[in-house]
Amino acid sequence: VVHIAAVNKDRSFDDYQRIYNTIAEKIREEDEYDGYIGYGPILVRLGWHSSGTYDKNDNTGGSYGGTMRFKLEQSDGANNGLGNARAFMEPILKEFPWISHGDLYTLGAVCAVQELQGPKVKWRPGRVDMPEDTTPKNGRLPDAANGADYVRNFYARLNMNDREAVALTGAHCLGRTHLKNSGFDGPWGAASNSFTNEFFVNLLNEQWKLQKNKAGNMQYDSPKGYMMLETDYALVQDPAYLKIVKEFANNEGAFFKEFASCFQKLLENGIDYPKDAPTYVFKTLDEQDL
Ligand code: HEM
Ligand SMILES: CCN(CC)c1nc(N)c2ccccc2n1
Repeated sequence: VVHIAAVNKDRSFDDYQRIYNTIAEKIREEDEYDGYIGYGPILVRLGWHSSGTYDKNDNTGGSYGGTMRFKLEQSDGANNGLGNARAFMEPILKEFPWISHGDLYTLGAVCAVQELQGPKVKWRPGRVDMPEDTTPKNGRLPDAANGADYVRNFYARLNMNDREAVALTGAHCLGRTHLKNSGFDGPWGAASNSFTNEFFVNLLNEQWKLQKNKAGNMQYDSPKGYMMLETDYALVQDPAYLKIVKEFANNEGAFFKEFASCFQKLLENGIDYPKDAPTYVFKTLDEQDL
């Protein structure tokens, strides 16, 4: 499968910055969502799950075709709860009908990372909505009840190495798990709507106890009410991963630099960009004094 980015000559940086600002202002306005966590984290998850179906072996899946708009992909249990993020995006699609779903969902994820004080993430337009029959089969997204070998193997399918795998999982500094969505619970209390290296600091500094949660699933819990999925905790069980966790826990800048590059790579997996395709770095609302 080959997906060539279709550069829309009628649209400029300003058009996409306008969409960015609309999303960012809506995140700021609708701050009560999910116990005042807000929409940022779930918008990051929408962009990630739109891209996480990619398979480097045949170049199928990924964000290009916007197949997350179809109920087949939405019915994958791993996507439970993302209807809230898609509903958030509906009015944006109405106001800007010229943008593809793949471009919008990935732009929303970049907007959320940046507005939650994360690193600047480069973004390129050109994804084209594809027909329903191009939707990848369910089952390509990861399952949390696994260890380090599974994690390494999963990320390899997305063409991500150990450093990229650890950095990407660092997005679990945002938001929380919801029993009704995934059967995992927590964390509690922690304000999880700013993008930091806290996930790595917690992994190293908290005491973790593996236990069955009230849905009967295994997760690691800490006395302070933090939690880790088994695939999160795998990052301190595996010596190669642990070395990177320590680096990122002690150097937030190194984490930000790696996250910025591999998140862009994740969102662009499977797409060939012509050399004249533009690359955008959006301004935050703060930088525009908005
Ligand atoms: C082995 C890989 C991964 C597994 C097994 C995994 C699993 C999960 C699970 C079970 C949840 C809870 C969903 C819910 O109950 O609402 C979750 C939430 C989340 N994940 Fe991951 N994840 C993985 C990698 C990633 C990556 C690569 C990113 C982004 C770069 C990411 C971003 C998020 C965010 C932001 C949330 C919070 C969403 C919210 O608060 O609604 N995850 N993840
Ligand atoms: C770093 C602790 N937090 C957020 C305060 C956290 N920890 C996690 N382990 C986590 C796992 C999946 C989704 C969100 C998550 N959030």
